[in-house]
Amino acid sequence: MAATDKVRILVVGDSGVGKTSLVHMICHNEPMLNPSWTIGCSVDVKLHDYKAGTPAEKTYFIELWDIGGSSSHKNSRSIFYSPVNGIILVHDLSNRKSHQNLRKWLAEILNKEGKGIENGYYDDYDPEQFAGNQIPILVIGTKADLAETVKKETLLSRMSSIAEECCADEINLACNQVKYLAPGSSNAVRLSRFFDKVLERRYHSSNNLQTSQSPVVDRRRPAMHYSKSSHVD
Ligand SMILES: Nc1nc2c(ncn2[C@@H]2O[C@H](COP(=O)(O)OP(=O)(O)OP(=O)(O)O)[C@@H](O)[C@H]2O)c(=O)[nH]1
Repeated sequence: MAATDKVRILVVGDSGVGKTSLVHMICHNEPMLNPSWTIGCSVDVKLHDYKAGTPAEKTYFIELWDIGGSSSHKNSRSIFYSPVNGIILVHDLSNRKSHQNLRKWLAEILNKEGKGIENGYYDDYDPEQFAGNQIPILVIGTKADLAETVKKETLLSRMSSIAEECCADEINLACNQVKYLAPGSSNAVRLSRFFDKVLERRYHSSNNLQTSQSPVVDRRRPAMHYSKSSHVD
């Protein structure tokens, strides 16, 4: 069997927002019962059919790089940021601060050279950076089950800002309920469309170079869990 092409998508956001739970649900189509804190980075893989149901259909590996959100690892996590083909920004719908911090996470990835780090984040956030950014981005709000108690207006006023700034699509879900990513649902379609966009840019457009050509220097050797699931959302 020929080697399957792959892309790397970074999954970032504050500690405890549900990144590990989210990645598990995407890759294994089931909730994760007891996620442990991610130290460094953990990688899980999903098989995705690009442009499913069309003559252009092709299967790829989607690598989801779940970056531990703890500020104690702030100085070393940039080693996971290159190359990057797509970014999933994760926030907790019941925690406003986690949404505000997404700008800092994005700035940290885009500023991976290491300038301006303060308080655990890169603070030289520049909105212009997002406008020129070519990396596909998806914003995912977790814990929708808990957020139901949050005032609807509060939720709406917080939504969309960063997604609009970087022309990203948005999904809200609960990682403990698979119905939020049920096949055919609007969330599943958006997620699949995002994966297609990442693959399109990496393998099917004239601008198909890696975002960074520098080799991945990964001294921590994150565990690779290759899911054989060919479930297509
Ligand atoms: N109620 C509810 N709990 C969730 C949801 N997603 C995650 N959790 C819980 O939130 C806690 C943290 O989840 P993790 O997936 O470990 O969070 P993380 O972002 O990977 O955290 P770090 O590894 O510290 O970066 C766990 O107890 C999860 O079970 C959700 O959608 N709803």
